[in-house]
Amino acid sequence: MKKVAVIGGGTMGNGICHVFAMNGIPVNLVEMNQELADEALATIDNNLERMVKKEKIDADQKVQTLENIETHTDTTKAVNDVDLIVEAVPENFELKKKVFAEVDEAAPEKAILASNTSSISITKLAATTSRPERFIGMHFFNPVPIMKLVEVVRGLDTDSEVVETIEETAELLEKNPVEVADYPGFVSNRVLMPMINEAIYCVYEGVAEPEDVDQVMKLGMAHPMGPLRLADFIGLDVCLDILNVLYEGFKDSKYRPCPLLVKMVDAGKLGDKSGEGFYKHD
Ligand SMILES: CC(=O)CC(=O)SCCNC(=O)CCNC(=O)[C@H](O)C(C)(C)COP(=O)(O)OP(=O)(O)OC[C@H]1O[C@@H](n2cnc3c(N)ncnc32)[C@H](O)[C@@H]1OP(=O)(O)O
Ligand SMILES: NC(=O)C1=CN([C@@H]2O[C@H](COP(=O)(O)OP(=O)(O)OC[C@H]3O[C@@H](n4cnc5c(N)ncnc54)[C@H](OP(=O)(O)O)[C@@H]3O)[C@@H](O)[C@H]2O)C=CC1
Repeated sequence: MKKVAVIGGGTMGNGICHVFAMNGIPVNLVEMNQELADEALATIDNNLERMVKKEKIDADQKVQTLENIETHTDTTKAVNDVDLIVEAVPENFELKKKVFAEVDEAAPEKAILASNTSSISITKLAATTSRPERFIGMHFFNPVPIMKLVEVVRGLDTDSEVVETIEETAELLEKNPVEVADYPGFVSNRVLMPMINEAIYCVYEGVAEPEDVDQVMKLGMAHPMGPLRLADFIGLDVCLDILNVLYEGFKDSKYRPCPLLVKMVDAGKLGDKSGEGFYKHD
């Protein structure tokens, strides 16, 4: 992998750029405008500084990592000389389809198109491009510099050679790839989101306050974060989008999003990124 492009520099996109650049791979980071691209770069800078302070990397490695990142606002220009494109725009099929139409048109014929989607069908996204055999799910976890998993999602037409390349790339980033088949929510969110949704129902039905729901899961089940703190961390909008994909994909009422989650997203209370969710954030 000589060069990659990451589309979207939000919660996940900036972390994905961070790990590619830190492992010596030049990255083109694409955002909607220069202000958002600069914000993504500032977040990467802060997270690298945190690693310098903890003596995980030295100051030179931080400088080299930042030098490996180029910001762009034009997708066409950013993808025309890369081997891999990782899409990390919001969890919305129509938006991803639009982004991949642009990427497919401009990227080299051999380039691999990967989506960091949490739940949307890889096969369905792949089918919107001219190269479904070179399309794959490369699902990172939040916070990307820390979490060791990459869920590798094989679409119906994905070439085995592409699966192998993505698994090798994940290992190069010091992650552990796990291959899964393409069904709604894959494995990770099919298991995680019903737990988060049920925790929200506990608050909705007055069973317990958010802090107490989280304490139960932290102290009783040794989870590093309680499910409501984790929902804020992931983004309540992202959780709702994923639950809707599960609900519509399986046509099973067990995945119905809690009305409280819908109301909070409607109110713009999205968790860490908006400053308020189940908790207030600085
Ligand atoms: C929705 C999807 O599709 C898929 C998903 O991603 S689901 C979400 C998956 N993620 C999780 O479940 C996260 C669960 N939470 C945790 O593992 C931990 O709470 C946490 C790692 C986030 C923070 O851990 P903590 O012990 O509370 O805090 P803290 O001591 O400050 O941080 C632990 C380490 O993470 C690092 N860290 C914390 N937040 C970070 C961030 N945003 N970026 C980079 N590094 C971060 C810290 O520097 C620290 O590093 P060291 O271990 O090397 O010292
Ligand atoms: N949050 C999480 O914990 C995880 C999320 N994911 C998945 O990763 C993807 C991204 O999620 P997340 O990072 O949380 O989302 P965010 O909303 O934090 O970030 C998405 C970013 O993409 C930008 N964007 C939107 N359209 C375009 C475009 N056409 N070109 C370039 N950039 C664009 C957005 O800009 P603007 O704000 O202007 O729209 C925003 O900055 C989703 O598919 C999500 O399901 C996967 C694992 C974990």
